Amino acid sequence: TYVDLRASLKAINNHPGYWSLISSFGLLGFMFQEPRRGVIGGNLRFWRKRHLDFQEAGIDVISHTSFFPNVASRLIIADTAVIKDITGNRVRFPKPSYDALRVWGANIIASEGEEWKRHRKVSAPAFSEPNNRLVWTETVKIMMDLFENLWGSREEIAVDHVVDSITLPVALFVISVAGFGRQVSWQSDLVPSPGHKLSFKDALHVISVDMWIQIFSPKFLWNSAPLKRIADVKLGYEELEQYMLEMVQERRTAEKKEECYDLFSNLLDASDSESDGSVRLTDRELLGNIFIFLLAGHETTAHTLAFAFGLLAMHQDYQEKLYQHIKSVVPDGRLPTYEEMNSLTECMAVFYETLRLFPPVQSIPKVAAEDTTLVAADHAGNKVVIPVPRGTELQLSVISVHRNPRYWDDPHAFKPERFHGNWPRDAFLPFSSGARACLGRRFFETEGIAILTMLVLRYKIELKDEPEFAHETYEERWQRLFKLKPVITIAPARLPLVFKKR
Ligand code: HEM
Repeated sequence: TYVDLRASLKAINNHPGYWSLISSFGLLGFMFQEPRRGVIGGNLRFWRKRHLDFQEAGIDVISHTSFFPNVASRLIIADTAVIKDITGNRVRFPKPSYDALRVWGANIIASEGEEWKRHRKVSAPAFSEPNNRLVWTETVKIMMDLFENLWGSREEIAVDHVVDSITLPVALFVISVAGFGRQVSWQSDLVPSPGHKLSFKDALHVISVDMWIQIFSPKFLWNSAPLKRIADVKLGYEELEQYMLEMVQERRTAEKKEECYDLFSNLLDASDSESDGSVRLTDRELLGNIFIFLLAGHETTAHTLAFAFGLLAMHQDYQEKLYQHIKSVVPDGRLPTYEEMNSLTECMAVFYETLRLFPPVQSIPKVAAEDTTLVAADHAGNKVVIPVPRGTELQLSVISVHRNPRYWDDPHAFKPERFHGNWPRDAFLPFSSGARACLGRRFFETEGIAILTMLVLRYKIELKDEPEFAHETYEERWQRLFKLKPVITIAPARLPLVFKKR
């Protein structure tokens, strides 16, 4: 082991960094999140240490050597020039295998090379302008349903954890209608359709909450499902698959084709329309992709919304500024329109600052497909050439770039105004960059802006009154509210808020 260790470090020219028994990444990083010096690398290491590891090394590329699950040295990168080199070169730096995400078949996220190109070619047009418009109108409807039918005339609505009570259901309803083409809400879809054990909404819900069990369970555990929680989520998958197959069948055999712009219909049209057979998707691949949109889209969205609400509750001055801005764009209490989205610049600034501080995908893995080098500048400005042997794992540390003081002034503070005017675009990576960047970015932005506009116009977001925390300092409050819990993406552990009618 020692010899392997020396060899792996030597292969990257003994590049400075840290080591631990258990890796910071992959399944073990997920299971052992809190870093312990020399023992556990910890998934949360870069949240805890912010940019410190890189400052100590004097360069924005560091190594991480671990013994489990195998002896390996990987490179962790918080340098935008190096990241641009990597994300701009898909062939030299592909993604590692994401086989665990092939739940229902091959899909855009869990593929590489020619296979990925085919999936991207069919999937990208599904995120069309009419789909964005649909996201907007449906989100506005879902928010009105929340205000009128759930919150009603109540002056105050207090929630213990905004993710469970509001942002996860809303994100799920939006992806359900604009992604799958099925309208669900708090009061609808309460009973299973004929031949089903769960309603579509319940199947979607159980998967959205416990999807990580399927992803991280070994096959034997998943197949035998000895625990109720595993059996429940397994049933959710079976039911959703059944619903989706029925939907494919229904749309294929419908006598009159309706104009639908949800992702599922768009994907179905695109996969049917090619006659030369080159880019068509099989039904399994169609399901695989639509499922992956759910995985990629709902948790990231729900958690970003929750962090944004929490940050606005902590910063009332900014919330007031946002309210005045929204009122100036949508003055007379009417519903905001899709055409107004681009004028709602403060909303976008709030989301960008939220995503900078709390990027749901904290690190993006790549792998070196050949023996190569990376060239970085150290903090003294000297050029450093790092040898990168074929097979080396690379982690683009989004959180470390976002908190790197070389790119952002006062990087740990909430300052949405930094996104007006000139800002360092290469140092903003919540959606990754290059050819493998997020396909759903506009989907999220449309949904997020519609939700924030609707909510802030009608309600003031405040922290829930909890007497035991009355004497907290600003820093203590920040630490409590934004205590993190990695699910598949980063989430707030508990965010108690109150919505007060304006
Ligand atoms: C705040 C919201 C979101 C964030 C922060 C986010 C972030 C990301 C990131 C970092 C990647 C690259 C992952 C990697 O390389 O391993 C990605 C890829 C992707 N995202 Fe998103 N995402 C968001 C919302 C969405 C939504 C709403 C959808 C769909 C409805 C979506 C669909 C996708 C797809 C299909 C890919 C794969 C693209 C490819 O590999 O070609 N995302 N996203």
